Amino acid sequence: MLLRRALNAQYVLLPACCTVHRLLSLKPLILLSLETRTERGAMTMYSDDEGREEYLFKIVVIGDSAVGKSNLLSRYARNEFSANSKATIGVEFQTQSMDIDGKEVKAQIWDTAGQERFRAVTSAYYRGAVGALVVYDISRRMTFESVGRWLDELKIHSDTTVARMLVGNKCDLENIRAVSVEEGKDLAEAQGLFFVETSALDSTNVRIAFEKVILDIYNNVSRKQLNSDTYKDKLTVSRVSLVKDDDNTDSKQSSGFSCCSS
Ligand SMILES: Nc1nc2c(ncn2[C@@H]2O[C@H](COP(=O)(O)OP(=O)(O)OP(=O)(O)O)[C@@H](O)[C@H]2O)c(=O)[nH]1
Repeated sequence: MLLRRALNAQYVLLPACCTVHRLLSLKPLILLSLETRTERGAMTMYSDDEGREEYLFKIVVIGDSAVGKSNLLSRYARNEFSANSKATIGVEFQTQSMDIDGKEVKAQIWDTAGQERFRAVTSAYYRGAVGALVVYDISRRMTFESVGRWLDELKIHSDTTVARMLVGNKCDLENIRAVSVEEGKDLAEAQGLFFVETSALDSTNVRIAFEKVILDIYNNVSRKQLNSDTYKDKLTVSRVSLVKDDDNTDSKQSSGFSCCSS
């Protein structure tokens, strides 16, 4: 219950370097007292009042500035999109719940600034993460070329078992596409990532992008539990279907690849 209460607690941190004027023109920042909470919170299994198993997974969203990280999260968590969203400063997070195998799975999804100068402490952002969405903008090649750097940073600050999804966002901008679907797929395959193209603007594949990662983490945890004596008799893992977007569902999703265009 302590953990549940902690989840709802959010704290504000304003980087000392920012002037009031600058702050007024930027996205509101929510930073949490992450230290102990996320270290213990990520991939934690606990029981609710009825003894039902629950899980908490920390997932981070990374990528260059303005690729659409904040809008992907707001589309997934609140079905909201902002055409004029400002650069993030610091960190914000949302918690989303899913029911898998009758268990409550909570994903605490963290979004930080793509711009180095607006980011909070990098190691704290990654600490305890068990999943990551690495986002680029399909209409800006430079953001695709930065993916390697983001993957390196992820590698330095987190466990190698982190579930990773490469996300080519803004696939509604087909007319100014600068990165092909094939290039996205190839990079994902080479790096052992899932891949999906999304549009936070029109909702294409947004739900799939987050829930594929959540499901992968859950399946990994379940496998570990099945292999341990403690859980051998307790857990029966059945196949779980991804919750599909209302429209724009792509049949290729089962392979881990899902794109706006073929
Ligand atoms: N056309 C289109 N525009 C998008 C999409 N997603 C985000 N945008 C726009 O891209 C701009 C940047 O979006 P953000 O969500 O703020 O990007 P971010 O990656 O969080 O940026 P930082 O906070 O600077 O790291 C905004 O003007 C959004 O409206 C999308 O899927 N399609």
